[in-house]
Amino acid sequence: MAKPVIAIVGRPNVGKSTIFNRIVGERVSIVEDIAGVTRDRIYSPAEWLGKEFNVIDTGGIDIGDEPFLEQIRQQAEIAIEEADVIIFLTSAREGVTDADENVAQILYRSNKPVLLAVNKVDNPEMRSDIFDFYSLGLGEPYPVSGSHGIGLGDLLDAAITHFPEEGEEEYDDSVIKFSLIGRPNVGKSSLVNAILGEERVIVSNVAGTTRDAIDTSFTSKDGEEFVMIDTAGIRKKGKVYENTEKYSVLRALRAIERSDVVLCVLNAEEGIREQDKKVAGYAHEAGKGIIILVNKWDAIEKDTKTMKTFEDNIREEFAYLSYAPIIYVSALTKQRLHQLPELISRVSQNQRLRIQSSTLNEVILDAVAMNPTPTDKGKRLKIYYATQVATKPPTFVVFVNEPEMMHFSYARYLENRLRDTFSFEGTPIRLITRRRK
Ligand SMILES: Nc1nc2c(ncn2[C@@H]2O[C@H](COP(=O)(O)OP(=O)(O)OP(=O)(O)O)[C@@H](O)[C@H]2O)c(=O)[nH]1
Ligand SMILES: Nc1nc2c(ncn2[C@@H]2O[C@H](COP(=O)(O)OP(=O)(O)OP(=O)(O)O)[C@@H](O)[C@H]2O)c(=O)[nH]1
Repeated sequence: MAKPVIAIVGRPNVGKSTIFNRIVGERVSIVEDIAGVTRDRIYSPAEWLGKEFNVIDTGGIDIGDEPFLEQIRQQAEIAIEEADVIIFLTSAREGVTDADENVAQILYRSNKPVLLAVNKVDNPEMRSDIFDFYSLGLGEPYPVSGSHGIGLGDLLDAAITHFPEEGEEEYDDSVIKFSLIGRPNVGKSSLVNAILGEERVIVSNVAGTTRDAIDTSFTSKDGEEFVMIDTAGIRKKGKVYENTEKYSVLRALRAIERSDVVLCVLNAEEGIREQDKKVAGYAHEAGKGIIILVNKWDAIEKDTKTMKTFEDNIREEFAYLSYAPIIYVSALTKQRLHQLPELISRVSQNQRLRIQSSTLNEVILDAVAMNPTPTDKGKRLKIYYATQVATKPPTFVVFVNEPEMMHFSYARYLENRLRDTFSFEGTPIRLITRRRK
């Protein structure tokens, strides 16, 4: 099941990003920083009362040079299209404005649940200011204060009651779901067609999914079942905002969410850009299998060092993706495309790998014997036991005496030892350090 989505809409300056940050909380990790994901956050995972969801700050989606009202209108439409629940944010400081009424009109016509929130209610005396907002015709207003973190609990309590029922999984777990992600013009559509053509596959159905995505199911020559997750923007053209960069990133993030394996497509003719790193960083964070595709390999001049130079550059730019295989392909000449289904399948298997505790602990014991754990003030980090707690991605809990002593570099060393021993090619793995009770 794709996670439910909450979108925040509202005119500029009502406090959308402040509320967004409050809802998301400080879940900033080192990796997010490396990937530049934090730098402009419009989309982030979040959690309330054990329910996981994603939040979109539509205010962060740059619509371009459209007039002010047109921008808000398009942002509201994106919210309607993308979200399961919409938080319509207004501000008690300014009261009900014409722009608010405009947004209300658009939301009113959608059949998505809308929660009307009035921000900047910083103290109890201001609570009476919210009554004017009943006039927007969207029911009871929720008073909140982004700056003070007030009222968000009630708002989120209400929001999660509107999440869709958890239904059946969209696809059987044995089916490998993947998507192609990349900037405009890297050749995604050409690759999609070439892959389907190359495999002489049967496009068996166009699955109607929760949010009108169009996925393609096919069976490879080896008899393996795949679903190519729609990266809208490929097929769903027409909307004005469709071409804005941030919206295309948003759609990419949504496709990543639903995929087991993400093919990050680069263009051999161009360098690596910030957007590539952001999207790949998100896939890494989300624990997805990752393969880097360098497309248009036919179009560049090559000598014996070209591939090595590309690889070095990619390894440097995507330092945190050292586990991701790189494949040099051409949608035009179909070079190496026949290798893709098997590679995707292998990465997907690795992402689902389960290691027996006994084997795991032998490897860790060996690793510690070869390179002793760090010490601090005469005390040594002791590793008692490790166990795998999840797959997709493989996640391990390591029980120790002092979790703070598990330095990044030592965790990285253990990860590398696990990678040397087991086949985790293409999948992130997670090590969680816990104090043994
Ligand atoms: N008094 C008060 N000010 C707030 C509150 N929440 C946000 N603000 C202020 O309102 C201003 C706008 O906040 P943002 O979160 O940037 O608003 P936004 O809606 O994301 O604005 P755009 O990015 O222009 O769409 C900032 O100066 C915030 O400090 C609040 O609860 N109380
Ligand atoms: N030489 C060469 N050209 C390619 C290759 N793959 C795609 N192209 C060309 O690159 C251009 C963009 O290809 P598309 O498949 O439309 O790219 P896209 O990533 O789907 O682009 P958007 O739909 O804008 O996101 C087209 O002119 C293609 O013919 C390739 O492997 N080699």
